[in-house]
Amino acid sequence: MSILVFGATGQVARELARHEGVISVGREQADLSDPGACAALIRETAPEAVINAAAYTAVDKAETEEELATVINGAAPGAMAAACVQMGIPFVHISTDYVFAGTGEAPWQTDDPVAPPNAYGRSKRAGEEAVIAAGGTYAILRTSWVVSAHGNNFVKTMLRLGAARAQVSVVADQIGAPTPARDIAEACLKMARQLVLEPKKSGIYHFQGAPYVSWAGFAAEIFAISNLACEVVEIPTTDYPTPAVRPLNSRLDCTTLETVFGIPQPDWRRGLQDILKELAE
Ligand SMILES: NC(=O)C1=CN([C@@H]2O[C@H](COP(=O)(O)OP(=O)(O)OC[C@H]3O[C@@H](n4cnc5c(N)ncnc54)[C@H](OP(=O)(O)O)[C@@H]3O)[C@@H](O)[C@H]2O)C=CC1
Ligand SMILES: Cc1cn([C@H]2C[C@H](O)[C@@H](COP(=O)(O)OP(=O)(O)O[C@H]3O[C@@H](C)C(=O)[C@@H](O)[C@H]3O)O2)c(=O)[nH]c1=O
Repeated sequence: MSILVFGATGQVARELARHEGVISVGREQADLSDPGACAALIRETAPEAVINAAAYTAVDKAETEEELATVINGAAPGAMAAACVQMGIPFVHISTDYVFAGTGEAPWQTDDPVAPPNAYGRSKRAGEEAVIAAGGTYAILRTSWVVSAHGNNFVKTMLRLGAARAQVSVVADQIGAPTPARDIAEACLKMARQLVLEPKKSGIYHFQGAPYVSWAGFAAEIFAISNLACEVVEIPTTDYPTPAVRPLNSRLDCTTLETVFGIPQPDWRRGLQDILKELAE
């Protein structure tokens, strides 16, 4: 099955590219700030499904570039989804825990009200709305805290800080879970294949590693596995001011993904070990 993937250089797209049938395109082939060009590429390539793994992911920078982020994260997926409708093929789109306000402690359900706390989250919500409005066969996969051996992510930041410092202060009151990019890629492929045969499975789904953890707890696990003697000092979010507000509660209820698509939650600790091994090699 031929699957066109946007976002070639990104964490998830790089994992997708390991699979047979994936045609990976980057910024040179299609710039998401030109949504029409993305739609045209889908029509020219005529794949059997499309996965959009490209996005504006610089959370703090988005506060001052919300317009651009909204074109890339909102209008472009909308144009891609519309092109998929024309071609009669499914569209798999990745979204984020940052569409939720982050209040309370209960895991977010797929149909809970959204209230993005920052510009990135608003731009990603615009993408969800545009994909749904296109009216085709689609899956929106909300995930969180993506990690891999490639690109920019929290694991690589902590390894850098942990090697240079005796201690690092990390927020302990933002709770969610890391999700390995490799598992997200596999989930997206399974969803794309099933949607071809069963378009009724269209909808919003959640996919996140297990178990829940704070960023501080995650940092401690990274140091423990890496044998880095760096101490994690647990701090409240108020002691780590950032341009963009982050949600305190990023727990996602992933039940429907398992029920509908047969995709279980991965244990992020196993994924983390693989990533650290890959980085060491
Ligand atoms: N990273 C995370 O923690 C999380 C990510 N997500 C979502 O998961 C998906 C995949 O994220 P992830 O793999 O981490 O992303 P990355 O940040 O690793 O990569 C983003 C990709 O998008 C591409 N891109 C950005 N702007 C444009 C543009 N104007 N035109 C073409 N390509 C562009 C980048 O290309 P280039 O290299 O050229 O800049 C890069 O390939 C995204 O939808 C993201 O919102 C959801 C939850 C958490
Ligand atoms: C580097 C560092 C970060 N932090 C905090 C800041 C923040 O609250 C948290 C994570 O930091 P980051 O900047 O890596 O995370 P951030 O860029 O906010 O990560 C988010 O990216 C987008 C794309 C998503 O969709 C989200 O799911 C989420 O993964 O850790 C510390 O407390 N200490 C530190 O030394």
